[in-house]
This record gives sequence, structure tokens and C-alpha cells, in this order.
Amino acid sequence: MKLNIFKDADEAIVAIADYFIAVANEAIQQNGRFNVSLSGGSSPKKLFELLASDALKNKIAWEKVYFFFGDERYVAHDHPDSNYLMAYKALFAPLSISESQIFKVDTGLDPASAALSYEKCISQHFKDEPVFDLILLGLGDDAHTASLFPGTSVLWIDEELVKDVYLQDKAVYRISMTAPLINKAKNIAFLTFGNAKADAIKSVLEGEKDIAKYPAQLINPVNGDLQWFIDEAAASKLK
Ligand SMILES: O=C1O[C@H](COP(=O)(O)O)[C@@H](O)[C@H](O)[C@H]1O
Repeated sequence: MKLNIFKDADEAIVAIADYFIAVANEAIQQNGRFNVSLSGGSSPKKLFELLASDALKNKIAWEKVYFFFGDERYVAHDHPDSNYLMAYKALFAPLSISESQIFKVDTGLDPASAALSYEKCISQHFKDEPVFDLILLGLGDDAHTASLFPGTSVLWIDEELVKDVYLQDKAVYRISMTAPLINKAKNIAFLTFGNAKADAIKSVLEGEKDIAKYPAQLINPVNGDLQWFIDEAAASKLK
């Protein structure tokens, strides 16, 4: 695991954008395509905007990139909470990414069927073992990642690749990649910043091992590379 700490969020975002470009180009050179899974929430928005900016947009052959989502909120695709909608506005629309390259969760189905259908969609795309070139992740203030939330049964799954998750306190469903799928990836990168994440980062990286409380501790690639891109505020409680 490599921990990269930057002065502020902007520096962390520039660094992870360079890393994203390097991983994408290596995958395209080796296999002719780049399979990436995006994170949601608020943290990656500026990263997506930077990748789509005039300064960086020509650094990747975007027609060779296939986009997936590590998790999705169980809402329509035009709902403000949708992870797809955020990525669409910040990345896909500015880069005119073809619909055929975007694999979104079908939230028109019931949650369990949406999870099953996304798992099938991933399996069909990869044909063989689903090994992403890069999985981007965020970290919630409660140490969740993707939609692997504290205390949920999805944390103990070892077969399924994608699962529906019910969040009792919020009374909402999410659809999430499971840890076994995430941990197959060649590269996994967390992007997280700000004071509000300091306790969660401390618990995940330096706390007692307690997956039920700190689900991001589940992330440990089998053969791949794991990197964290965080700012000094988020790192402020680390030893
Ligand atoms: O709900 C979610 O939260 C996490 C963290 O998001 P952030 O806005 O606090 O950075 C995110 O990684 C996940 O994809 C999202 O659905």
C-alpha cells in the first residue's frame, strides 16, 4: 500500500489525475482498452472535471475506455443523488463518451435484480475473470467505501460480485461492488480529503482490525496495487 499525502485537495486531485492517465495509457498499450470503475459522492467530481479539461482531455484515447461504477444509489439516473449523473455531467458529457462505453446500474429494476443484472453485465464484458485495470474509491466519514457500510451483511459476502445493500438508518437501498470483486483489480486508488475524513482514515489505516466498524479495511488487492491520495487535513490524525 502506498500512502500519498498532499498539501490540499487540489494537489491530491492533480496527482490522482496523473496517476489515472498513467494507468489508463498502460492498460490501453497492453490490452487495447482500459476498464475503470468510478467512485461516487462528492470527492471525485473535481477529478472528473480535471480529466475532461482542455489541459488533460487529449492525454487518453477515451474511445478505448469502459466505465463502470463501484456503487450506485438506488435512484433514477437523473436524480441529484445518482453517481451516474455526477459522472455524466463532469466527465461523460464534456468528453462526448459514447453510451456503449458506459455501464450503469439499472435502477429501474428492484434492488436485488439491479445487483444481479450489474453482475451479469460485468461478467459479460470481461468474459473471463473480472479484473478491472483501476477501481477508484472514496471513503465515507463512517469508514464506508463503495456502498460497503458498517454493520451491513454485504461485508461478509465472498461469492457475489455485486450486491444490493439496505441502509436501515437512511431507509434506502444502494447497489455495490463487493470486496472480493474490488480486490481482484490491478489497481485500486482511494481519493479522500478534508478534516471530516481524518477519524475514518485513522481508523482504517491505523485502528484495530474491525471490518464491521471500518469496512474500508476490507480493501486489500489480491495481486494489485493499492494507493491512497489524501490531503494533510485528512492525514492529520495519522501517526
Ligand atoms: O456514498 C458514497 O460515499 C462514498 C464517499 O463519498 P464522499 O463524497 O464522502 O467522498 C463514495 O465513495 C461512494 O461512491 C458514494 O456512493
